[in-house]
Amino acid sequence: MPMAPAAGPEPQMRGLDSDDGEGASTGSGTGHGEGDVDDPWDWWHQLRTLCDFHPRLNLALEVPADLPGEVSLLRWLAEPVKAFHLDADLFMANQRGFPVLSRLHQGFLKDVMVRTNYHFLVGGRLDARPDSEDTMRSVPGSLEAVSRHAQLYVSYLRHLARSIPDQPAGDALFGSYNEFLQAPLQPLKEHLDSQTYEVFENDPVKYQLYEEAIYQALLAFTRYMHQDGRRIGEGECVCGADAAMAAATATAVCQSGDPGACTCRGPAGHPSPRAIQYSGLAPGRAKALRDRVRNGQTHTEWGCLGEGACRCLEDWAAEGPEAEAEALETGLGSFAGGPIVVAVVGAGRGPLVNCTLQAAARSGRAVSVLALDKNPNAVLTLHDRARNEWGSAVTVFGGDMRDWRPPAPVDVLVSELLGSFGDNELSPECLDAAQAVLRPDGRGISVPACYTSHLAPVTSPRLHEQIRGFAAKEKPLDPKWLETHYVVRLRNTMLLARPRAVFHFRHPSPFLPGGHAAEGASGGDPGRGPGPDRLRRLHTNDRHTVLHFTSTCAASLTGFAGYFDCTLFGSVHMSTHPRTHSPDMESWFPCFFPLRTPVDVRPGDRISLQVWRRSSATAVWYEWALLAPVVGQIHNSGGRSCSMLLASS
Ligand SMILES: C[S@@+](CC[C@H](N)C(=O)[O-])C[C@H]1O[C@@H](n2cnc3c(N)ncnc32)[C@H](O)[C@@H]1O
Repeated sequence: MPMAPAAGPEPQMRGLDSDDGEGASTGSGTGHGEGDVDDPWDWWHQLRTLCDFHPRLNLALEVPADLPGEVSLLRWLAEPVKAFHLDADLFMANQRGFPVLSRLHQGFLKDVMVRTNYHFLVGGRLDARPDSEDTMRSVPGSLEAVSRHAQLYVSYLRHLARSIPDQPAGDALFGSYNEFLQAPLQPLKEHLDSQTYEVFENDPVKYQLYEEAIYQALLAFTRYMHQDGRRIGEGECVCGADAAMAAATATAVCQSGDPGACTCRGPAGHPSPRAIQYSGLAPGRAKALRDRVRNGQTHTEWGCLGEGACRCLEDWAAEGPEAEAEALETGLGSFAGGPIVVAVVGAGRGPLVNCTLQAAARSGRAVSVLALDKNPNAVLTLHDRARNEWGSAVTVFGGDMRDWRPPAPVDVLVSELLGSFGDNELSPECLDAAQAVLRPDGRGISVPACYTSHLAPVTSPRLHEQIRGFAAKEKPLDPKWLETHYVVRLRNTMLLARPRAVFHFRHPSPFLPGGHAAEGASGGDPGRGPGPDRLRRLHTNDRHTVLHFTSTCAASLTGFAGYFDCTLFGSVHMSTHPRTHSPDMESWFPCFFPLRTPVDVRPGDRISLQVWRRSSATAVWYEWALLAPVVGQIHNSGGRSCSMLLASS
């Protein structure tokens, strides 16, 4: 099959960046309209539609002298292409008489070679090139001569493949998963095996992002406490005085330079060395500051150290010299008030516990880590690591986070329960229940803080054929496979429009115990806003929305690709969305929501999709239905084909 008309227009591509929102106009004629068979893709599309998308109908594409543009290429690569055919006429002879391709064709072939394992066929008059030293030794036109010439083309194509720069690590490791449909994990319903945890742990990017987010959360938590004028941890000075804040954060500088004229609240004077020990500074810094104070300095570049400004001093004095000695020895370790309590829920084999300990070391904050998982095998590993690696900073628990009662209120709740579509591993349901362990004053933090799913219309007849193959294995044909969502590494699937946001979730939920609004409501004052029961009723994780897209080209719409982006905490984002994808992160492949029947779309066509997230007492599921360009049936109605179970094994 030729890839492009002999001389014809490239299929029109409205850029994915252009405004493809509501009110977009319908596309102009491009030579790819109904019944127009100038474009070889249209011939092919008609043929395979007549053959009812038969799985044994595959393509060999002829590489033209005038190469197709990007749209044509992407659209072809989404088709079941098995081979590329190169005519000998495309080759030129180099100075030594060997056949070589133009730079443009070299680039084109390299581009397709990295995508998947295609066959390359060379045909035509192989011995028409000027003879090289090698081929001159055989009789022109003989079988031997043709075979020697053919060898030169093969060698050249091999050389081209070898000259491709090293593939990104992800492609090298996961290339075999390209366009390979997998059932999404259900870590709540099933216990993950060790191999699956190992795959997670092999992607350093996710854990780097988590460590940074936990680091920011520890700093933010300390700041909240300062703002509240409360004492936290071992003597984090939370008197509210500018000076104490300046000392703790090392950001402000006392303007006065004179203790008597100090604008900080409270009388200036000599701060206690302990006040500095407990001020939230990293141990090394605290020591330097303490030494200066011992030498009688009351003002430093970190600000005024007005002793009287610090209410905590009374507590410290009450604790006596032993506590002081212990605290001085352990840095910011174990003073009354305790370290920041971080719970890692769904800890698996413990990588997020490591992230927490590293973040704590970086931030100079003392932490007590509670690590919980419901998978008994993972819990064994956690115990082993606590004994041999982490020591007393980590306490391990087995059980379901939804009914867990930790020994102390939790300040920071860390979890990674995200699926390829964000909420599809039931992170919202698990974290809503787990947030009850957060401190009751509404200051508790969740990492992740929020996440959003996204969908984009795609063409991938290959995926459609694969799914039809699953369905056809069962007699009578089982339609459930045609309305199930999958996980798949999409490399040869073409997006027909930019992804649009679908469902958003935030943690802790303001409507539930442990959330910010719940704090005010939990007092039970009927005159001051809704009580906790009403807030609970206001809360739901069911959602529905209608999304509108505008198709960028003529194609067979076969389904929708799903992504997510997530704010872990503060400025730390983690994303699989094509535009904001976290570089080199491979922990999640996209999702794919198929259409039972592919729908033809043309450039500029409106594509509208209605999507629901629904639940019962036992399960959560998605439903989806096409509303335009044609109205289609509701897929997975009532969760009949695919749902995520809420019961834990
Ligand atoms: C996607 S894995 C993440 C594991 C680990 N945190 C990591 O990043 O490698 C999710 C983990 O959460 C656990 N999990 C899921 N739902 C849970 C629940 N309701 N209670 C406790 N653990 C749960 C699973 O057993 C699994 O170990």
